[in-house]
Amino acid sequence: MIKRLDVHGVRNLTAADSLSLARLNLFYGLNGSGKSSLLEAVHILGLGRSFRSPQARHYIQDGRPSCTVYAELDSGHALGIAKLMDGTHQLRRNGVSINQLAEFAFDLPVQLIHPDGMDLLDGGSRPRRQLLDWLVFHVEHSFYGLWIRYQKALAQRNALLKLPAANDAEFQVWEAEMARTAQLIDGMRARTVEIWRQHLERVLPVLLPDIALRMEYNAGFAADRELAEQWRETRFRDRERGHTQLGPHRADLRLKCDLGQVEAVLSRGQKKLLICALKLAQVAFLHAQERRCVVLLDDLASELDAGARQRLLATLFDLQAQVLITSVEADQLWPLLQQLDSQAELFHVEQGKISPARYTPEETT
Ligand SMILES: Nc1ncnc2c1ncn2[C@@H]1O[C@H](COP(=O)(O)OP(=O)(O)OP(=O)(O)O)[C@@H](O)[C@H]1O
Repeated sequence: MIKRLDVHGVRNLTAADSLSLARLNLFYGLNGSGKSSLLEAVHILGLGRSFRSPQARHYIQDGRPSCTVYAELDSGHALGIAKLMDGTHQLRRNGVSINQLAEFAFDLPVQLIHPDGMDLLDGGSRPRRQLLDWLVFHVEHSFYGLWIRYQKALAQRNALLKLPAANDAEFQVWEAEMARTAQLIDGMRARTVEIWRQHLERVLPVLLPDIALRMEYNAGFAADRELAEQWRETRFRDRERGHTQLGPHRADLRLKCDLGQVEAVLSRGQKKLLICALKLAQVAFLHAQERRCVVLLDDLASELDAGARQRLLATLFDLQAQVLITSVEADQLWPLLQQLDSQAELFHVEQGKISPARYTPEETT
């Protein structure tokens, strides 16, 4: 959990210094005041990247060379990240420079629920794979290193596919390395999905009581055959396409309910609730391992109806997650947060300045 937060130079945020955060926190303010930018800053700290722009120059404040986010955690650790215009970053953990973003991300599991993420079920497999891998990363400590090794070997094989003179022995070297790492990655993902599914069964009725859901994991290759053999057989086809088509980099999750594939049969509102349930189940998974998540809920009031909001927040509170919520006004959410936790904090965001606020029903000051 973040106890204290400092943000400098993220979009329009000019005064977001020494913010003392509670477990439940509401940031309210007019459109364009800087609420999402605050969540973006926490996301940059926890995952090294923004959820709105892939390029740092878009979120670094106009006229500044860099932006920084610093947080003191209740675990006693202090994390700081500086993002530079060329996209590189500098990391400090407890005052010491470190190279690996993974060391950092492990200290601060950040989970995001926001309007643009609501197409997770509809498009290609990448966002579902990212969702799964976020969880695998947090529960399987060797996953990140294996994934980097796999990606390097995959890049080498893809390079060979473009060389007409590349021979069998050259392919074998990289396919063998890919097979070694892929098998381990696949095992970790399959184990994680199994436990995630159990948590999902428990949290799904909180948000979608009428849906019986099945979550299936697709490895991205035929799990019952030697992987190196599958890559040998597909070299010709892969050469034509210019890249490797089989492998854990193509893994996916399939979600089905009684009526069929969820993307085809659920309503837009039901899909939102399902995405929230998938993420809530991940928070529950980490909570069972005595890890607490920071959950960013961007524009929550426009995403879920009052009942669903209430149940989502109550469950997150029970799971001891820290929650940062944005909303254009405080009237709907603040009474609910206070009911859950008398220590909840309210902040007013105004033209890039964030300050603690007091609430009066007629007027929020
Ligand atoms: N690189 C930048 N430098 C300075 N200001 C920026 C930069 N990028 C965006 N902005 C401005 O910062 C503000 C960011 O607003 P943000 O998206 O955080 O608002 P919000 O309070 O979440 O609004 P909404 O309620 O409309 O979602 C906007 O006014 C935007 O024009």
